Amino acid sequence: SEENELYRAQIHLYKHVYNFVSSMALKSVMELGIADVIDNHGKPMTLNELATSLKLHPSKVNILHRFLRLLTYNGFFVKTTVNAKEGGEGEIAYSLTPPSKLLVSGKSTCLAPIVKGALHPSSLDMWSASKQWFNEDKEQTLFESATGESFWDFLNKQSDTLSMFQDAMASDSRMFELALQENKHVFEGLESLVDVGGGTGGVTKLINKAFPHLKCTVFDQPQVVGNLTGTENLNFVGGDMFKSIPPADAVLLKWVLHDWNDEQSLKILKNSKEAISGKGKDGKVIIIDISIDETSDDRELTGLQLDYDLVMLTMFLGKEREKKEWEKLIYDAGFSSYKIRTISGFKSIIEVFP
Ligand SMILES: Oc1ccc2c(c1)OC[C@]1(O)c3cc4c(cc3O[C@H]21)OCO4
Repeated sequence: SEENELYRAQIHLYKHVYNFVSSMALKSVMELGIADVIDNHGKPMTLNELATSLKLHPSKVNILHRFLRLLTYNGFFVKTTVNAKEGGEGEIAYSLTPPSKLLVSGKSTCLAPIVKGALHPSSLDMWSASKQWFNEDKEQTLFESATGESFWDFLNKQSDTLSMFQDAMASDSRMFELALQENKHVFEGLESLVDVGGGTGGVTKLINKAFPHLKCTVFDQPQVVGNLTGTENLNFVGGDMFKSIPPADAVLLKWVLHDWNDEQSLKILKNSKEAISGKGKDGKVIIIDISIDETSDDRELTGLQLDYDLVMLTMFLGKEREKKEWEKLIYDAGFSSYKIRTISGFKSIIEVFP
């Protein structure tokens, strides 16, 4: 009926207005370290056990309950009943689920740093300038329109924001370990690899561990790699990927090209092609990034990919690309062929051949 359609439309609209509440409630739970507390407890925890462990004031116990109710509804906790006496109803207790296990610190899969970074005020406050951004006659990011400086300049301005960003990147790269196990063949036969935009070397260290004979170079801005020391087969080199990239059999671009528009990405790919030219036909560029599959029926996956597209647009004038956009970029950069396959999570691995 028309009334029912109106009723459902209202729910859809309001749900999207308040999606930020779910994001911020997740951030609060991450900041409180609730996943660690439950993980350390080793079994389901009641509300009072949690509140005691978190040293919350009595007035906060019910507040915690309401947060846990929403996060349970969103799939971050499961409720079970404990201490049920004969005939008594027992107490509600909370356990972790796979998504909240990704918040347990100290584990290789901990993604808490990305929750912290991505929900830092610097990524949120800029949105209040979106109308001005749409109406200005300058091509710049929403971040620049709001703050007057690029996100990179903002990150590089203070060591704590730069390390927050690097920690976030490093936390994702540990999920890469799973992807690496599934895609060893991509790295077999290589003698040298340069990880462009490799930051503090999270990914490169994993590759080096899996392929000890592979000479790995972490290439990033001087202020990122400046004071990092490598090992026998892992060294850090500072430079500008828009000027030149150190030569190697393979260039790795993980979560880099989505930060840049087509013109900048083309430049990085051309410099990458130059860097592998010494290896002739056996050289390759390995791109690890989102490839949007609009035909996918996995709505949560595609929704995340489209969210990321707007994050890249508003903060870097970057973009997430569909397969056909990757193909155009690869051929425009002068490469002859490529192989693309999805890897664990929401990214794809694209091998590009000269
Ligand atoms: O190439 C990437 C990959 C992921 C991310 C990037 C850029 O920036 C946006 C982001 O949401 C983000 C913003 C951040 C941050 C981490 C962080 O992770 C997210 O730390 C401070 O601000």
